[in-house]
Amino acid sequence: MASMSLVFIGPPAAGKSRAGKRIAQRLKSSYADTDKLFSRDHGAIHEFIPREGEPEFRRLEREIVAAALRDYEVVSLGGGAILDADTQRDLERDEHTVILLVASPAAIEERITGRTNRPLLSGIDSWIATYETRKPIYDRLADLTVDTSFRPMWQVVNDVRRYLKRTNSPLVTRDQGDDETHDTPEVEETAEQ
Ligand SMILES: Nc1ncnc2c1ncn2[C@@H]1O[C@H](COP(=O)(O)OP(=O)(O)OP(=O)(O)O)[C@@H](O)[C@H]1O
Ligand SMILES: O=C(O)C1=C[C@@H](O)[C@@H](O)[C@H](O)C1
Ligand SMILES: [Mg+2]
Repeated sequence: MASMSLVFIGPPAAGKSRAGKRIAQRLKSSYADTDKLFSRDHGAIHEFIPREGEPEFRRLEREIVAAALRDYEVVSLGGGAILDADTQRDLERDEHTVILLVASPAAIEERITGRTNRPLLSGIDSWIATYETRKPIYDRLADLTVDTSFRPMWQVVNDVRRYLKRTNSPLVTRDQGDDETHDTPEVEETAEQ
């Protein structure tokens, strides 16, 4: 049972999964990606939503998010998980440190071009519209906002680690290391959604 969690929120392709996994390794913490938990339990999201509809996806996603926030120290949420009112209430609680990852449309466009596994995202125009609609919620819930546009992941990781140190987060006690200075090659994550 995690007594406090570090939670990554933000629009699609902002880097929540990559950053969350990397920081959890660094902090030697347990880690969950709610999109991955969903697809493990219910099948691929890009097949589930067209078949069952978004409301059913959101209902099941909420169950997964509630359990993940209870059970894991570092959690990357699906991009739209913050739409749920109970999840918003959970994230407002002090024991959760909420990191909002954002990126510019130009950076996102480069990341999503040629991908077909994001059911609610047909291109950069729909990404911008989705982000604009959700921005007030993302901003309200965030304790720290990090822009990941055209920045290597190691810099993003360092920004978050510095914030945890500055705020005396209990999560940081196992992180005795220096700043990261390079990225390590990693397996592409997004195809598993
Ligand atoms: N800082 C970055 N620089 C370049 N590419 C990045 C960066 N961060 C993430 N990416 C790439 O962008 C894509 C999306 O990253 P990731 O899956 O971590 O985002 P996400 O916020 O979890 O997205 P989703 O909403 O789909 O879960 C991946 O292909 C990843 O390799
Ligand atoms: O932004 C969204 O609404 C979504 C983002 C993804 O992480 C998945 O949770 C799903 O594709 C929905
Ligand atoms: Mg993700």
